[in-house]
Amino acid sequence: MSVLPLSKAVSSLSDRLSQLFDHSQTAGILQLVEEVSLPPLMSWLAAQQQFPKIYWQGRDRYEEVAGVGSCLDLQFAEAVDDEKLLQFYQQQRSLPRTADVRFYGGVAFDRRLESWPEFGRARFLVPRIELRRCEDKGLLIVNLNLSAQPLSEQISSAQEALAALQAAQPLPPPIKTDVQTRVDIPDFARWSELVTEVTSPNFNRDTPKVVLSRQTKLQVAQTPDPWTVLACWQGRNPTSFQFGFQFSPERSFISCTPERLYRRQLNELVTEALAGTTVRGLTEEEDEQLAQQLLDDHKNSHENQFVGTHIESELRPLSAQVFADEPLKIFKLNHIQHLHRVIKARLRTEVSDFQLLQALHPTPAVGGFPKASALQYIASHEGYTRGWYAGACGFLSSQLSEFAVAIRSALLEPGCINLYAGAGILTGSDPVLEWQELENKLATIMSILVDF
Ligand SMILES: C=C(O[C@@H]1C=C(C(=O)O)C=C[C@H]1O)C(=O)O
Ligand SMILES: [Mg+2]
Repeated sequence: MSVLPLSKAVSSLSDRLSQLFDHSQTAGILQLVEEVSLPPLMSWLAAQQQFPKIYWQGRDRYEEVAGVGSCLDLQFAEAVDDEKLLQFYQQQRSLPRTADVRFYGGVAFDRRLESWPEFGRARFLVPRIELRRCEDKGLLIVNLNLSAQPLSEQISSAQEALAALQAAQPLPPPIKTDVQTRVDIPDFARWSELVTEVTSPNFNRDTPKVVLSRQTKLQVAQTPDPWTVLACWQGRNPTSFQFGFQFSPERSFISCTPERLYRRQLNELVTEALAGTTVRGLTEEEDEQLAQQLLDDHKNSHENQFVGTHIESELRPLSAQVFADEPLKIFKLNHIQHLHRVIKARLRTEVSDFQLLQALHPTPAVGGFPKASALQYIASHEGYTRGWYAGACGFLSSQLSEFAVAIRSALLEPGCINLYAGAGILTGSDPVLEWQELENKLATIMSILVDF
């Protein structure tokens, strides 16, 4: 079969929809797929005028997805307890659908707290239209939600969405933003107080690690296009995950994060401890030296160990086997490098993604240890709403699910760019050095946005 260009595949799918009168499936998600030769997905997404828009590229780069519109959109704006989330999850899981139907979305860092407008505490959607690149294969996918409306109505909505698609346009070169003011919450004085408190023996005894973070609010004359920014970020850190959610034209959340929460293929799980940080060297020799110092450093190894030990203990009751004997390695990014240890597990057959999210997120890489007291401290001391920063974002499907930890991320709003960075605070943390670590974590996105 020859592979169609996108415009031809769109007409072919539209024809197939017109012929789809009596389908045997009457509930759940019906998916129509055409193999297609894809345009660059970020350029295509930037040109679309339908919302929501979503983008996902896995760290291993064997798949990339852009989606517009939705045929199912589950929002949890108000308080949502895990019982409700579980109910929703089981309801969706029992709907008839093929293995390839995916729910894209995320959960906030702390879903007991108020989150951002539109994003809410958790939100998952099935896009109306998806373009997916799996290795070298391109797919155009249309999803119909037969549980929401009769088939005929879903067909017309899908045809409208197909007709409204725009051709991909080359992305403009990145525009440096004119930053009018910068505000950090907490500021350095408050940060120092918090680091001092968290490292004091009295506090430290019960809560040995808290990941404190900062919101950097940049007031800008014009908010840049999120997809242009994300495409640039992707160029600087191609071995990270890249994803974005734009539920309405006003607000978008983009991330270029190195950190995997987990990838599950049937019952095989891969996760990791990514924590402990230093900068990159200017020469290969200096870079290696810095990496070796990071591996040998007590505070940084300890920082990573909290994460690994916690993940292992959470996984043990859910798994037939946990493999946690991989060596500690270095994960290199454009401006910084991290300590990294891969952890694998063979899950017990009945374990669901919901249980995995509940058990693994937030790990001590972004929350702290023990989880409950660290989260409590963060909620009452940081002074701003984390929302989806350090949340879990990705997709769920029956055979394959993947979530990244939404760090190295930005929330773009009218006239304002919010950047986020955190650092693990434990015995041996110094307020000045940890503040510098926050700056190092922002260096790449800052260099994209701002002229120095
Ligand atoms: C919390 C963040 O990063 C986390 C903290 C790290 C550290 O303190 O060394 C390293 C990687 C992440 O686990 C962030 O980038 O915002
Ligand atoms: Mg650190």
